[in-house]
Amino acid sequence: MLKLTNVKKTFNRGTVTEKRALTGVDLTLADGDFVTVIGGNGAGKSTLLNMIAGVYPIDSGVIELDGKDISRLSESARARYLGRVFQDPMRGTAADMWIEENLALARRRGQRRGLAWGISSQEREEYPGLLASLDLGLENRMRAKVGLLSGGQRQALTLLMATLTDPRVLLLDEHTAALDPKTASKVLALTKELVESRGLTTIMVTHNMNDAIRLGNRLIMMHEGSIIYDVSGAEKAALTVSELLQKFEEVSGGELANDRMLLG
Ligand SMILES: Nc1ncnc2c1ncn2[C@@H]1O[C@H](COP(=O)(O)OP(=O)(O)OP(=O)(O)O)[C@@H](O)[C@H]1O
Repeated sequence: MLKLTNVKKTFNRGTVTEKRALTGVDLTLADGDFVTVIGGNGAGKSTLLNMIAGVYPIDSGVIELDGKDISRLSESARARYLGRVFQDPMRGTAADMWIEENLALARRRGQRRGLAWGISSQEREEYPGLLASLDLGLENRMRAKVGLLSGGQRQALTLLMATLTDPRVLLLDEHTAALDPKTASKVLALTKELVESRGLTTIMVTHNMNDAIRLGNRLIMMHEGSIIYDVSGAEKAALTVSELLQKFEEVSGGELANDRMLLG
C-alpha cells in the first residue's frame, strides 16, 4: 500500500518564481490499484510522481510504502521499490548497451553489484521469451544496441525493464505521449497486459482523457497542486470525456488549460 498524507511541495520558495506545486496531497493506493492521473498544465502531476520517487524532497507530509515511512529515503534507495517510465524514450535505457545488457541491469536494480559478474546462462534463456511477448521482433536482436531501436521499441523495452522485478509501485509519466498513435496504442496495450497480469500498483499520468477512462480502476484529476476529483470502479468506467471536462469545470471553476489533453 502506498499512502501520501498532506504532502506539500513549493519550488523556489521566497523568490519571484515561487511555485506551490503540491498544496497538500492525500492519496492512498490499495495494492493492485491502477490509477490514471489527468489535469491541466502545471497541475502537479509530474511533481506527484517525482515526490513518490524521491527526485526532490517533500517540504512536509508523509509518504509511506507498506506502512514504512519512505519520505526521507534517497531516490536511489527508493528505486528498488519503484519502476518508472518517462515520456522521453531516450530515458530509462542505456543507448550504448545491448538489449540483453539493459535487461540484466534492470534485473539487478537495487543490488550492489552491476554487471561485473556477467549475464547468466539462465538469463540468456529467459530474456528472449520476455522480449517475444512484446511482439516487436526484439527476441532475435539480443545483442543490438538499444540506441538503434525505434522510439516505440525502446519504450516497450523500458516498460519491460521497469516491471522486471515486480516493483511495489509503477510510475508512468505520459509514457506514450511521444509516440505515433499506432505505436502508442501498442505500448498502452502492453502496459495494460503487464499491469493487470501481475496486479501491479500503478500510477499513470496521461493527457489523453479516453485512455484515462479506459485504463485502470481509478482516475484522479489534479488542479493547482491538489486532487480535485477521485473516482473508481463502475462510476469511473461509465465516465465519458465530456462528463470529465464538465467535472473539471465544476470543481476548478475554469476550463481545462491543457491543449494536448483536449486534442488527445
Ligand atoms: N524542478 C522544478 N523547479 C521549479 N518549478 C518546478 C519544478 N518542477 C515543477 N515545477 C513547477 O511546479 C508546477 C507543477 O509542475 P508539474 O510538472 O508537476 O505539472 P504537470 O501537471 O505535470 O504539468 P504538465 O502537464 O504541463 O507536464 C509547475 O508550475 C512547474 O513549473
